Amino acid sequence: MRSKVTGAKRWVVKIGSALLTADGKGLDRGAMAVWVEQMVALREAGVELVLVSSGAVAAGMSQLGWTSRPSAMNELQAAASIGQMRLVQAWESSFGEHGKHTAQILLTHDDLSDRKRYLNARSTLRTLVDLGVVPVINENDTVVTDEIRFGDNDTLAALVANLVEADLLVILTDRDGMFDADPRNNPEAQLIYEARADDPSLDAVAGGTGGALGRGGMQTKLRAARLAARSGAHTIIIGGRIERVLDRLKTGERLGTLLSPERGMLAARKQWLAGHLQTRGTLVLDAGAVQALRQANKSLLPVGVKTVQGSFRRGEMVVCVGPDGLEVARGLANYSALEAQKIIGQPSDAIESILGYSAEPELVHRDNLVLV
Ligand SMILES: Nc1ncnc2c1ncn2[C@@H]1O[C@H](COP(=O)(O)OP(=O)(O)O)[C@@H](O)[C@H]1O
Ligand SMILES: N[C@@H](CCC(=O)OP(=O)(O)O)C(=O)O
Repeated sequence: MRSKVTGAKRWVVKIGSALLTADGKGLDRGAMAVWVEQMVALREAGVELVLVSSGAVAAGMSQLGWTSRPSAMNELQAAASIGQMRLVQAWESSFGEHGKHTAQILLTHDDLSDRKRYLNARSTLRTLVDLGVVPVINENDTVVTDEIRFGDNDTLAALVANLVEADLLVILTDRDGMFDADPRNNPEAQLIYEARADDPSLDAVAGGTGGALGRGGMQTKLRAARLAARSGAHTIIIGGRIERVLDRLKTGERLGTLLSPERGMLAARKQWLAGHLQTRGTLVLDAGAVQALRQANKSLLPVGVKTVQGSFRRGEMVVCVGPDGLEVARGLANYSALEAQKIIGQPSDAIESILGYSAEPELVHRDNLVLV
């Protein structure tokens, strides 16, 4: 029984091109319907779900009658923009059969490396999930340039898992999981059921590249598992054609390859927040806010802040100190220093009339806050 999988509340499911397009013969709507049925069941079981779907280039190629993946960037981008339409239409109509809706999100590298855009993407995704809609994410293939491409959606899916703080990343592919050698040339290869994502012996195993349609192969899936592990997520690499694959994962069946993070989610997030960002300012809290953060694990609201020091932008790291000047926590600010100056001491429902808009009711959301 895999308790980390059965207990996971937030899943990112990634479906690769080879699977989605039945090895190049256009979108496999029958297979999509079967996954959708299972994803709907997961949602009904209380799982929050984000879908990362490849297949735009492959769907566009089949529409254009192209049989081999073009290498010219402009042709790839043209194929992607044709295929993306069909891809999201197919997902929307399939979820629609169950009375569920989808939302298209196309991301580029810039969206995830710029902290302000990162927070915006995250807040939109959260809202969509709360609304019961399934976000369908792909790379924004038509605008990216070579230097800034994710290129493979395994990496994109891992960054999305970081973004939404998923507990589980499920990478559906055309093999049953990760084997101890590339099964295309090694019929004797054995499936690896469990490993630690950071196990260096996996590098040699995942050496081969992707198939004719996909780009990544196992190497990018392993890298994705390591990236996802940074925010404490587990990764499953598993065959998308295995019967009732998602249902069976949810019931704890030992299928596919489970790659575990070295640390739990909270420890991983703490390390990420503590280690990677420079602090840009200080918020001086009143005693009530200190207590709310320390004892009740609450978000920091503007009303509990006495003064703002420094110059920070939305998304940058600030230190929170108590009335005694001692550090209580640090976290990512939802408002810039200038905006924060105007809203401190005020109730959150006044933010909109003071600033003319309201991004979030919290000055620092508890998910982006680490107690010191
Ligand atoms: N150790 C390995 N175990 C399993 N598959 C491997 C391994 N090394 C390379 N591969 C290849 O990786 C392919 C899956 O990657 P890819 O074609 O990028 O699929 P997707 O479109 O699902 O991302 C498999 O078909 C397989 O041939
Ligand atoms: N964004 C591209 C996906 C890139 C890709 O090939 O990914 P994958 O099949 O997951 O290795 C598309 O939609 O065609």
